[in-house]
Amino acid sequence: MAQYSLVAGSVGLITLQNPPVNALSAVVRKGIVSTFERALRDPKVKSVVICGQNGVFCGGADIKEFGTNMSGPPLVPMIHAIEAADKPVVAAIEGSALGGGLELALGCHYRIAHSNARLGLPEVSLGLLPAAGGTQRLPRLIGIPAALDLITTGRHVTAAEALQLGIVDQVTDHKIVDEAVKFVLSVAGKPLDARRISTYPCPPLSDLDTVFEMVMQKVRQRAHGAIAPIACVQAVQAAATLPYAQGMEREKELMATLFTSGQARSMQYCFFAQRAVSKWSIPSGARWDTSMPRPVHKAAVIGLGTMGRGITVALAQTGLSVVAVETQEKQLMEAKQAMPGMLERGARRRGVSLTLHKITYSRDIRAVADVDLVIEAVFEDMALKKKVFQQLSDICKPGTFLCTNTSGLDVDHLASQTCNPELVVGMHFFAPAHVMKLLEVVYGPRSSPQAVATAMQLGKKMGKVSVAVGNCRGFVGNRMLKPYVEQAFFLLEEGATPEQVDGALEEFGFSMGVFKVSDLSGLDVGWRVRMADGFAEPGASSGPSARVRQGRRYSPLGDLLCEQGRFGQKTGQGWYQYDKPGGRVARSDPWLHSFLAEYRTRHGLVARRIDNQEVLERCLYALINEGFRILEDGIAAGPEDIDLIYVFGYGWPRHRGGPMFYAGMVGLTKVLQRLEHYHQAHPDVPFMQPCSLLRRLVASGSPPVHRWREVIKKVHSQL
Ligand SMILES: CCC[C@H](O)CC(=O)SCCNC(=O)CCNC(=O)[C@H](O)C(C)(C)COP(=O)([O-])OP(=O)([O-])OC[C@H]1O[C@@H](n2cnc3c(N)ncnc32)[C@H](O)[C@@H]1OP(=O)([O-])[O-]
Repeated sequence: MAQYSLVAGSVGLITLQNPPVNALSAVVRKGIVSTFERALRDPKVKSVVICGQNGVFCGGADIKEFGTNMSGPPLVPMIHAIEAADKPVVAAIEGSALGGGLELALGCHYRIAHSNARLGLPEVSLGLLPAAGGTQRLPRLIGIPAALDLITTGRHVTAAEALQLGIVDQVTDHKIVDEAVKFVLSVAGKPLDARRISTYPCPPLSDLDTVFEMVMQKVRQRAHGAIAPIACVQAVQAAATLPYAQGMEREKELMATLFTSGQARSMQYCFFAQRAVSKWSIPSGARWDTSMPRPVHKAAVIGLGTMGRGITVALAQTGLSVVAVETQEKQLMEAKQAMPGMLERGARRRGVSLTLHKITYSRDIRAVADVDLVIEAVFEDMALKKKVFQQLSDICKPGTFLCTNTSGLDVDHLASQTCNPELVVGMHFFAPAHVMKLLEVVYGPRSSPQAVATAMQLGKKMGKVSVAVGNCRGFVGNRMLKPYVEQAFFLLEEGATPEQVDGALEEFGFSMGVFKVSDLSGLDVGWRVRMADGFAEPGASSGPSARVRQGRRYSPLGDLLCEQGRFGQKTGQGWYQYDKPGGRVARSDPWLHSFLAEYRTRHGLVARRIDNQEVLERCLYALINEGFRILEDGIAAGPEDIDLIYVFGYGWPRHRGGPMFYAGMVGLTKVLQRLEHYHQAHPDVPFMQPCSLLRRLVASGSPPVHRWREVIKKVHSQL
């Protein structure tokens, strides 16, 4: 709703009230319309201030209403009525003014912001565009290039930047409503014609067509198939080329195509999933709202390789004191040199000024004796990690949480090396750890609720999307990757090329296909894992049994490349070739194509034409099938957890909602049928055998993804 009061004798104060972010629900819109009409009617009222309760102006349209039959007064005419009013209206902005919230403020004649405010039009990240006049008013106010930047990226700006851009008229550190009232009294009686943004011409720009062509090209490249950023450019182009009323028509038309699209549904699902996973619960019954995290003032990182450095930076950026330990002198020196630059770039990326960081370096593990939490990030070797955990258990003060950054080793086994296994959890970061948003918090059967809560809270402090997952080989993300990569290898054996497989995945929306990712992260990483699992063995990659391991189909292609020293970008050759070791631009490699041809001949395989649909189905459905197994095993609490892990850690396109949501969009019956088809064709590939949970969901009528937990609960209760 919206509350109305008369202040300072002549100012109508409208306060938006819809906790927690004063979203513009039907009731709020109704409240604004009626209170505004009241203010206009009242002869005592000479001016109006609009603000939000509880320190937040407005988080925009109510996203929860999007899937429903929208009722109540629409936003656009409401904002027009505010702009057309003959009494001055000031938006008093504190906290957030986002989406429809900022559009409402742009309809006001003046905007004053508290210095804590963040403003933006983030609709693009919900698969939409700012359709309450945002695409038409913002370019008129701040110019086309700046508006294009804000609208196509959805980034939030600080009050200071908003002032610089001209979005707000004044920034204050004082009480926002008092300042707004003072301000509106000072402008009472001044003509308002020059304050109505919709009447402004768009600031002219020379060579408009070239500007839009270039922007469109850039946006398309970044969008990876998402349609909202393209529509945002088209809407701003309308502002630049059409009169306001026609521009508004175009904005409405474009919004209509986005609003009902599967992409918008997927992205809005991601928005709510992100909030849902922070409300974690684990099989022991521990939950986010009953488990108290312990404060962490000082942390330590053991091992300053690529991961350790990123984790140290991520921790230091939160303002914590960090002890960074590396026993190898050379590695320590390199880390010391690299860290300031990483911190500086991090500050620039986050739009904050570089503050003094409290990192101390040591070669001696005993330097961690007084920290509250340690993150071990040494080489991925169980024997080495065990030794580190034994040492930490002896050295650290009582109660120190011991975390491992392993990407898949047994967290419980590491916990058993310590005197207090309840203090041990996994904190699985993704490279580069100070940039990537995902954190898997891995609980073992003995991890205490407090240890999980502390790791989850620390993740949040670091700006991560933290997902609590159970302990199994590869946890959630890497476990699902295995069948996906396996299918990609099989497709090469059957006639596909890395270019084709990657092309199909990139067209689907991944920023990089599976083979390019493999080249980037190093082929030797997977090779080492396969050796540890007893799949890859030296010399076993040739001969008649090369394509069968442990009774199942196996492709030694990755092992063969590693045996040749082709580790990917770092060696200049992998699935692609690069102009030099460390090169970034993947080029098709004729050597690899003849290697594949020879390999097929050697193993009596006849290359066939494989279409992109098969590439997608085999890679993605194998991965999704493993996702169902993970749910069945209780390793992830719900489909949202898996989806966010893939969106934030593995480049799954957000506009496809994550693998489990995508399965629901495709139709669970279809996914099941295709898995059955491929499993019949390849009975020696267990990953293709449809998971019983998937069958159960189909038998229950394929409920929507938000109702899967009910079926999963039933499955677990019957175990
Ligand atoms: C014609 C239409 C035109 C228009 O252009 C379209 C739009 O405006 S599109 C909209 C454009 N606007 C946006 O895209 C802004 C989206 N919102 C945000 O970015 C952040 O929520 C915000 C920065 C505001 C606060 O961050 P924070 O302090 O970390 O808090 P938090 O994030 O944890 O949220 C707390 C609770 O509020 C809930 N909720 C939040 N917003 C909305 C909403 N608009 N609606 C409904 N609910 C919303 C959220 O689900 C959560 O619920 P719960 O049940 O407690 O889990």
